[in-house]
Amino acid sequence: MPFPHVLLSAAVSLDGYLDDTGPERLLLSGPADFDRVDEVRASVDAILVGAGTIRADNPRLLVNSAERRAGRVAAGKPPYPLKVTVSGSGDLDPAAKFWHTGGDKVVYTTEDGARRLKASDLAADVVPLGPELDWRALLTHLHDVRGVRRLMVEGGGTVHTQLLRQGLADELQLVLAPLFVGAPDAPRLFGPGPYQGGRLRLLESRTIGDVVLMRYEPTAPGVGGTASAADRHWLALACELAALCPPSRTAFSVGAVVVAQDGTELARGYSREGGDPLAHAEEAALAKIAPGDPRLAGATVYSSLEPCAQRASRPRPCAQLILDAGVRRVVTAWREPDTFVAGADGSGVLARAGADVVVLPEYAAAAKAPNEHLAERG
Ligand SMILES: NC(=O)C1=CN([C@@H]2O[C@H](COP(=O)(O)OP(=O)(O)OC[C@H]3O[C@@H](n4cnc5c(N)ncnc54)[C@H](OP(=O)(O)O)[C@@H]3O)[C@@H](O)[C@H]2O)C=CC1
Ligand SMILES: Nc1c(N[C@@H]2O[C@H](COP(=O)(O)O)[C@@H](O)[C@H]2O)[nH]c(=O)[nH]c1=O
Repeated sequence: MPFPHVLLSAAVSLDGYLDDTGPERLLLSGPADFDRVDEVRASVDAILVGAGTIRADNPRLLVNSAERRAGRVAAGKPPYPLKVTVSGSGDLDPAAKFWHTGGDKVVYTTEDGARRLKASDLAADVVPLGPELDWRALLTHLHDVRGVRRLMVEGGGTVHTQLLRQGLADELQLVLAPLFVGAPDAPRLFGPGPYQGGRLRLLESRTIGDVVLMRYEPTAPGVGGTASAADRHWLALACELAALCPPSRTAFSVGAVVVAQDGTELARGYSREGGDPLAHAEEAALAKIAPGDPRLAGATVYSSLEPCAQRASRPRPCAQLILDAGVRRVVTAWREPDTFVAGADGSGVLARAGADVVVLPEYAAAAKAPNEHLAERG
């Protein structure tokens, strides 16, 4: 069930506000940063804002540069990205600029909201998602029905907070503007409540006029059988690690990463690491963590190939090493083919012991790539 790449975009004051309490939209970005925002808009398939932002800002959400629109058309895309909003109430003004400018429009709403919107004659596709608005259903619909691969979310705080907390944000592009708002009732970017425990990864920081852009990637694994955006990033890293393996004609090339619940990387490894011709990726990674480390119980093991279920050359297969380490969550890209062991079922070994196993087949091609030379074996 792939989702679009979800990019959260926002500008905040030094005291963490998205806006002031006045009737006009507060300009936190400067001209150069608004031009960067325009560039990001031109690069995406869809832009989403919450109904609160439509009511407060009356935005148009266009690609303003004619050259960028021409570039989109030359690439076979519509000149403007799809415009998306979410509303539970269905209380949306049909005269708002959102509906009368730019690309196609779609509103995701609840069954109650849809009843209200049907009567209001909006120039938009209205998609009810059930009694409540479910963000995973929304992202699946955008991906599968609307063909959206990159989604830019331009706020407001209510929307950003949910996407971040639910592990659905691939990236946060945050601009810090050198001014204070100082009004306790002004909207904040992220509201109070639970967030991932550890640190996000800083991907980039850049000065743009008098503001600073920071790009972050959330790092926290998903929970149980539900995948987070960070799960996909960690699994992509495991697939990259597989490319470091010394080549072999008699064993798979596999990469593995062990990540604590708060998003801290505990260890990584790859097959035959350190010159041991028999070493498996999960084994190499787990060997770097002190046995009994309390973080293992909440950790996730990412492995490009599912952990092995039986081994001739070692007393315990990797599925058992993972269980013995206390880990109860595994994310993998590729179920083991019968190349070396017929009917290996490491996922089954893990699941029968109560572990959650998440398979993300969209990474199977990356996991298989360093193993192409083994394909003719079966
Ligand atoms: N500085 C910046 O970069 C930006 C600043 N802003 C500022 O943010 C403020 C608006 O933020 P905010 O008030 O948080 O509004 P949002 O834009 O986040 O919209 C919130 C609304 O979206 C709908 N919604 C969101 N989640 C759900 C859900 N799970 N189920 C059903 N409906 C949902 C609801 O609409 P409904 O009420 O219809 O049910 C809700 O009231 C404005 O002041 C704006 O200027 C906005 C964007 C960027
Ligand atoms: N104020 C503010 C932002 N606000 C965002 O820009 C939207 C309006 O865009 P437009 O329709 O092009 O005028 C608005 O609804 C909100 O999503 N964005 C930023 O990068 N920096 C800023 O300082």
